[in-house]
Amino acid sequence: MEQKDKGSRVIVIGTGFVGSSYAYALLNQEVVDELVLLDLNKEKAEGDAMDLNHGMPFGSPMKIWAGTYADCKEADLVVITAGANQGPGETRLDLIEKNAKIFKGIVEAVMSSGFNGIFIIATNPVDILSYATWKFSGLPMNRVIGSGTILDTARFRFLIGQYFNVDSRNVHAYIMGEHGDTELPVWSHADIGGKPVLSYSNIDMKQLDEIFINVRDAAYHIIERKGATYYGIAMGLVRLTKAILRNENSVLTISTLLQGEYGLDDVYLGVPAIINRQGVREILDLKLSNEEHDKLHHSASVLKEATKPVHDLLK
Ligand SMILES: NC(=O)C1=CN([C@@H]2O[C@H](COP(=O)(O)OP(=O)(O)OC[C@H]3O[C@@H](n4cnc5c(N)ncnc54)[C@H](O)[C@@H]3O)[C@@H](O)[C@H]2O)C=CC1
Ligand SMILES: CC(=O)C(=O)O
Repeated sequence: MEQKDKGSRVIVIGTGFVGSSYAYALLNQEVVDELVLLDLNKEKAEGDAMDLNHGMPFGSPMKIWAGTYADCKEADLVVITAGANQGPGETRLDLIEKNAKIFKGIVEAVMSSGFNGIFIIATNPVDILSYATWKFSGLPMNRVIGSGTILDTARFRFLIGQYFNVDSRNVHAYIMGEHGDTELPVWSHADIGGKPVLSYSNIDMKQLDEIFINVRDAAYHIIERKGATYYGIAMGLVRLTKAILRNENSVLTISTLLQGEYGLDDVYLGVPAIINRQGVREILDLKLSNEEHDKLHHSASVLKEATKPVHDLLK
């Protein structure tokens, strides 16, 4: 185990498409001081560490190495991107049996190191595996954060921006619920620079529905074409990393434990929340339309049903 010098340390567990893209984006955005890569395939992690280190003269100094679970003791963040990804036509929920078992082993190994930081989970089904990590780790819920609908919300803002020909950074709109097939668009709180999207006189609801369907099905469309998605989520994970390590108090749609918000409890799902150095500072409990409320509750019930394999592992 390398001793921590100073500054922030992030551990990435699973240096496949998502983990290595996240590592590359972290290096380019100069976010952390130490980056440790871990994978079941040790050579892959070593190769990635070498390759990333060779970019250092073009960026700014940081320490990158292929490590072990012992390195988690001094870590501020452990980001889990390990496990199976979807094949063409497979849903995220189809991955639960395989990935829940993988997670039990990983989270136990991280906790055995003495880790006392924050987990970020990206592996699918992300909401259920975030819940599993919270249970397996015994950490407070604010320190176990799933990437949730951070990517779906980015896709939504991008497509709304294209439709209205406006910079997507000026589009405020959320996708909530499962990061998956039962997610929902929150049109009642979507605005462009403060002007509600639904107040535009020239909008065509059919086209707005198509925007949402393209968001919901984006992963299927990309997986059909290139086998996996990774750049978008990698940038979303960096955004979340910055919000935490720089104590930004930023509003991001992440997966977190609901404890009464939206009339739901004992489920992790995507909601807007304020993120800072403590992790989840506060969930924004928005007033949804009746239709949105019902869809969110449907999404929660599908997730709860699909959580059974995790409960079996906790027995
Ligand atoms: N939350 C989100 O928005 C997104 C989530 N994902 C999910 O991220 C996950 C990873 O996807 P990819 O990187 O494309 O997969 P990948 O197959 O390229 O990488 C997975 C890596 O995990 C490693 N691994 C497996 N078991 C391990 C263990 N026990 N310990 C350490 N490493 C282990 C593998 O060796 C492999 O390198 C998938 O579940 C995928 O569905 C992907 C894109 C977006
Ligand atoms: C794979 C996945 O979860 C996504 O791209 O949304």
